[in-house]
Amino acid sequence: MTPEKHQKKIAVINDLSGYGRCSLTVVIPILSALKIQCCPVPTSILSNHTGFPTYFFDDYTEKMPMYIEEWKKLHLTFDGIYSGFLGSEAQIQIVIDMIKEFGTKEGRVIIDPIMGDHGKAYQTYTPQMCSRMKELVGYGNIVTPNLTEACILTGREYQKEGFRRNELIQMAEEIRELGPDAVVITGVKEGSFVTNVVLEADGTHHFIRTRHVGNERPGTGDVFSSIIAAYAVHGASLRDGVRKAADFVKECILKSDELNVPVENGVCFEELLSLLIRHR
Ligand SMILES: Nc1ncnc2c1ncn2[C@@H]1O[C@H](COP(=O)(O)OP(=O)(O)O)[C@@H](O)[C@H]1O
Ligand SMILES: Cc1ncc(COP(=O)(O)O)c(C=O)c1O
Repeated sequence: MTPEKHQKKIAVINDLSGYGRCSLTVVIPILSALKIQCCPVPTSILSNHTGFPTYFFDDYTEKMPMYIEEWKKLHLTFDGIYSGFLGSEAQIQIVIDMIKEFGTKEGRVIIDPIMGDHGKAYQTYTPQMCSRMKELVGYGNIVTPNLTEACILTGREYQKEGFRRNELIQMAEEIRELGPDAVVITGVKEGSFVTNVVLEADGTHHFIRTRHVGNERPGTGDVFSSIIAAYAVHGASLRDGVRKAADFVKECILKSDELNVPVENGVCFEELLSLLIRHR
């Protein structure tokens, strides 16, 4: 059989929230715009994300092994594995097992260790889950914690703006000691800027700054990490991926404010997908 002229594929382990633009409803279109086939493994199904006053939530943990088992029978292969919001310790183990089963030397593993924000772990995140997450992070090629998650992973007290740059590098290095090749600490406020602290596989570091704009909105982390995952799988440099992701999120927030999109509805990235369209 003639081999498929290779279009890239990423297996994405994340929840499906029907309303509010986050997780899979963000990841699928962004990977598609970047010419990547998105292959979702749903961790849970929600009517809408948890930032709304009410929601329906259906945990998919028990079904995930059966779902993945079929992929094994079909001998599917992926160029990347990307994990996002995980709702239980069992799901963290399922992702580790998936990486062992489907991971390859050439494939990229991107872990967004979603555990908390604004200095606090999410209520659903038990100390056991935080410690299992440290293990999962060790399987990543690239990990993208926000500042809160970087503090949890390195056992530091959270400070909104107090960390000096050398301490931020130190944090990224401590995360790298858990096993990943490269680390991006996102959402570091520096005056009127937001900085991404990038520690590359070769040990070099960069601070990629963007003007801080508008309101905090749900789903920006998913937009950001999806672009990082796509760029990594395409073989682009991490620096280019971070620059593109940071610029795109900023533009999405500006557009959402311009169109008066309610904050809980996330960012109206659909308006700007053309900025991502990748030409070969
Ligand atoms: N208000 C903002 N203005 C400009 N860029 C932003 C803003 N919010 C997020 N970003 C960009 O998106 C990235 C990811 O956002 P962040 O809030 O850290 O993600 P998470 O949702 O995982 O906490 C940031 O590092 C930054 O580059
Ligand atoms: C179930 C679920 N997944 C994903 C998200 C989005 O997370 P983030 O803002 O970190 O991208 C939310 C936000 O409320 C959520 O409730």
